[in-house]
Amino acid sequence: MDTEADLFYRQLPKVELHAHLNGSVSFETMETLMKRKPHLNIEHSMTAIRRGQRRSLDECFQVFKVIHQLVDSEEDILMVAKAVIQDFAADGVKYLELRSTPREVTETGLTKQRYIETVLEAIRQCKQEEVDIDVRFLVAVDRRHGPVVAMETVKLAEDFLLSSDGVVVGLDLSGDPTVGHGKDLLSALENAKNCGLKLALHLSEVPSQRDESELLLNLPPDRIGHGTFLHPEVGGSDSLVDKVCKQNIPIEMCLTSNVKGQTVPSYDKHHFQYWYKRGHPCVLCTDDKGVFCTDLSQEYQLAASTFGLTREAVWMLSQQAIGYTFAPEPIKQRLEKKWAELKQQILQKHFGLMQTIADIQQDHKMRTHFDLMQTIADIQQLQIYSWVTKSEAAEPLYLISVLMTVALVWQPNEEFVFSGLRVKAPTRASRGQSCELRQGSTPVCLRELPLMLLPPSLWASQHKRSGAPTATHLSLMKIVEVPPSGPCVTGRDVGRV
Ligand SMILES: CC(C)=CCNc1ncnc2c1ncn2[C@@H]1O[C@H](COP(=O)(O)O)[C@@H](O)[C@H]1O
Repeated sequence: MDTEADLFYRQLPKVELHAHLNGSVSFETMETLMKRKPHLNIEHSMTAIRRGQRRSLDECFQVFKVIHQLVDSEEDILMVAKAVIQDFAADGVKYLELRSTPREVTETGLTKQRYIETVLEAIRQCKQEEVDIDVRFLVAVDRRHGPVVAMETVKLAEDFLLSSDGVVVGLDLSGDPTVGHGKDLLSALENAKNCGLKLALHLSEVPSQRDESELLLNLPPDRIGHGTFLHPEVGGSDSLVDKVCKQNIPIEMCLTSNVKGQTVPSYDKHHFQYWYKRGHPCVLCTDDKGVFCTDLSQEYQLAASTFGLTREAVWMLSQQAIGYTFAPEPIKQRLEKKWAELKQQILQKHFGLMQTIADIQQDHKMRTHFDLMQTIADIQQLQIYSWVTKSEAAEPLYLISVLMTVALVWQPNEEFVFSGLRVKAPTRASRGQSCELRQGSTPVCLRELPLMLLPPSLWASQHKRSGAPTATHLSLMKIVEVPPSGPCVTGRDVGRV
């Protein structure tokens, strides 16, 4: 069963900017392809790297060769592209930049031109069928195929940039990073840039690419794929980091892909941490969701749990990605609007949780309290702070109930940090019992606390008082210190002092 967290990450509107078409094919679509071509004797273990499994980079690239055998005609490409777009939409992705390497297959009559046209047809059909997602396309250059093919691919991409009504927006450089050198592809990439194609380049995916990255960063690219080995501690250099920072180039981060492909030893060692902490533009992506058995919701959830991101921070992360898309300005504005609308809805849904506060009091599992605290703390931290500082702007709606939840969990008199507020627990607090919580000088009982969930207007009528609850009511849980800079965001938001 889905947990509340699963639901939140799925509902979170997301932007996917690094997804290779043939790496993104789901288990179900793969099944259909395998049935279509039983003579190939391809099994799922050959097309996907399951949970807990790791492969070498070379083994990962072998997987694509297998998938390419299954997807080798216009019919396959149409089916696969449509299914991939629908999968992303079902996962809450509202804007997708799909990338793929045009291929020709003599046996099926597939040409590179038709390859791209077919992907564009899939995008068109999804739009016509009102799939709730905006899809753009990046034409991919496979570095293994060398400079001549790269130049031809750029030409093709340029033609589609002009004729696809804004769907083709850029060029991707990908393929086995241990093969070839970027200097041989520089002219093709320069041509692409000059004709208005945006550049999303796989850069420093392996340690041996330092010189190549130095060179390609001079273009400069509009986004970086992976950038795993840019930092000097892992074989990159200060100069690389400086260039990326000075030019503020967003980095596409693919956690599961990097861990399963063993370029990063574990999730907690992922370079996302370094760049994110620096405040550098980062966007979470799936890379090859089919091959690595993941989806974008899972990647956000993983990043949040590994690096202690609050829900508010997660929201910001997904929203900021809008700015890193290659979409024209009006589309970006439309997406911003969508995010603003959905934020309202999703917040309300989470606030709705608090209406069941009585149920929570019945619940004996401490875990529930923690989950609830996390949810509320993430969403409400700004409001909590502004209430404490008596700002008119925020509704005090949930603070007391949150604190009550804390009261149920913490020991009497214990001090803890809650959303950056140093708080002292009440002398005695236990489920459903009258306790020594005080509202001003009047003792209150926990059962009364849900009343304080009310917005100021109702509070006034219920309590026959005017105005919103003030800081006095916080004496329920003594606030020892409010940081002047606002709530600090710590790992899980709630921690012991
Ligand atoms: C192997 C591994 C850890 C993969 C993750 N990192 C990647 N690095 C470079 N190129 C990639 C990666 N994943 C997919 N690709 C490229 O995308 C292709 C598959 O998608 P498509 O056929 O272009 O639609 C692969 O053949 C490869 O050229």
